[in-house]
Amino acid sequence: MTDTSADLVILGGGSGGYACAFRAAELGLSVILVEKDKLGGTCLHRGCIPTKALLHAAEIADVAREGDKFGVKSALEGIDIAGVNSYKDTIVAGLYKGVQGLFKAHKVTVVEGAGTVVGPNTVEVNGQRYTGKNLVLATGSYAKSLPGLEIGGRIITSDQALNLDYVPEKVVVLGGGVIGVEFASVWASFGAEVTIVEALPRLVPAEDEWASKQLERAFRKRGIKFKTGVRFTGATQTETGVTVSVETGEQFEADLLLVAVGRGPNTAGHGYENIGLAMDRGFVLTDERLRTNVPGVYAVGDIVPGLQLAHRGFQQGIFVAEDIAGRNPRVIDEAGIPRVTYCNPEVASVGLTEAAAKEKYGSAETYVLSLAANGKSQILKTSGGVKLVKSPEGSVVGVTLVGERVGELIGEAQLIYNWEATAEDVAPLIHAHPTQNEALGEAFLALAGKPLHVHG
Ligand SMILES: Cc1cc2nc3c(=O)[nH]c(=O)nc-3n(C[C@H](O)[C@H](O)[C@H](O)COP(=O)(O)OP(=O)(O)OC[C@H]3O[C@@H](n4cnc5c(N)ncnc54)[C@H](O)[C@@H]3O)c2cc1C
Ligand SMILES: NC(=O)c1ccc[n+]([C@@H]2O[C@H](COP(=O)([O-])OP(=O)(O)OC[C@H]3O[C@@H](n4cnc5c(N)ncnc54)[C@H](O)[C@@H]3O)[C@@H](O)[C@H]2O)c1
Repeated sequence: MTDTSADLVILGGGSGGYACAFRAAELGLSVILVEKDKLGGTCLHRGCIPTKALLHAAEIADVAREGDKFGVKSALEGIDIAGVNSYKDTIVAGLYKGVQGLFKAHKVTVVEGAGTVVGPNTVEVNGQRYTGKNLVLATGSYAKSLPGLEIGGRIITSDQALNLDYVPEKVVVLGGGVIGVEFASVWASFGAEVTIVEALPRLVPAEDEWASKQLERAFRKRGIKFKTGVRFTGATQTETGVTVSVETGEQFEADLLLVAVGRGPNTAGHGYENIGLAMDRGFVLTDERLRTNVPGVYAVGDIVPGLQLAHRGFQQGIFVAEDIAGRNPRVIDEAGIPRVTYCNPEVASVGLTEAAAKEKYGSAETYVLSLAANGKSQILKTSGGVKLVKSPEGSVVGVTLVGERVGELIGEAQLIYNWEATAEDVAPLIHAHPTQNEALGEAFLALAGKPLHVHG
């Protein structure tokens, strides 16, 4: 017999919901979690994990194709898409098993089905009511489209793009944000002709302008086309293709149109209105402690305005569990959440962009170190760099990296930002040679006035 009351009832078993469930259970609280689909949510089944598996397969394709850059005779014979999908699906299946095991290990009661909020602390699933001393809303997000642009056939979102059983020859990607550039990168590596259409003046427009320039240069070299500062006006599809029109009058023919224009909060139809929850354009409004306007009701993850990232959801879930358990956790600094775009080359950042720092502090000092000064990056034949942003008070308030594999370097940058370190704090700390990580160390040496492998 399933329990029908608990300390916490959580609606949604994605990154935010399950992290909250596990931490609450660790703190001795009883938890009921309601999930209508698969535990693990978007990130595990339709997001982070499958896309990164595709990106890794894409990297292998590039390595095979470019062996002679390193004196190795190799050639890319082709992409076995069934093999790629099977590799990706095996990774997802393994992690899914792991997550299910963690639910059991934490003794979280899982209720399968779509939940509806019917009272401030009550969720109904298949006619059964579940009551919590606290309710945590974690229903995630969905891929948005544009008015008049219907998803179906050759017009797809990331949900369908992850499970294609062929490599398209020509693709138009609508939206040069994170999803857009990641899929553009995969398809280009797999041999497709890719054109990105982005309404704002640059690719990855949420990043520092310097990073956009670096990425655009690298994409140009890779033959990935892009039109920035251009609005989409329409798409028509036939049996054999799709024609995409933009406001300049230009038209693009393709096999597929990937719509990657952002993700909307999945908050409609779950009874949120039944409890008078304060919302804005579908997002659930919370205070900095993730409390909604309804006492005892919290929200975490993509339904809360701000970054839509799995690790933000994890930390918000942990935060709420600790808050409910009376642990008084420290409020999360949204700018301190690292952001990584895993295209080739990668873009990784934490803290403020130069523009945001100037807006916040009136002025900001910056330093850019090119990866041309970094031995390991030369060995890998990758270009890019490290950009540091320093506040007038002296602490480093922003770090942005561009280059192959730099996503793995953001961990150190994240500590530097969140511990409010100065360049002088970091400069004496030793970075192993030759690593790409050393580029970060050398950028800090230079910012502290002691440049090593840089001219001038
Ligand atoms: C293609 C793609 C790639 C991504 N890559 C990355 C990445 O590399 N790194 C990163 O940090 N983030 C990435 N993200 C974002 C990341 O997936 C999300 O930020 C994260 O999944 C949000 O977690 P969440 O718990 O808020 O929601 P979700 O993971 O969406 O979970 C919500 C859950 O709630 C369930 N649910 C909804 N309504 C109900 C209901 N009424 N009753 C019961 N259950 C319900 C859903 O079935 C779902 O399982 C990516 C997203 C996409 C789409
Ligand atoms: N590596 C990661 O961490 C990762 C990977 C994938 C997705 N995600 C998350 O998923 C969310 C959704 O990703 P996304 O790429 O769909 O959203 P996004 O907000 O990153 O990018 C959407 C882009 O579409 C553009 N756009 C909007 N309307 C347009 C129009 N009419 N014509 C042309 N361009 C238009 C926007 O200017 C923007 O650059 C992101 O917030 C991201 O955090 C994260």
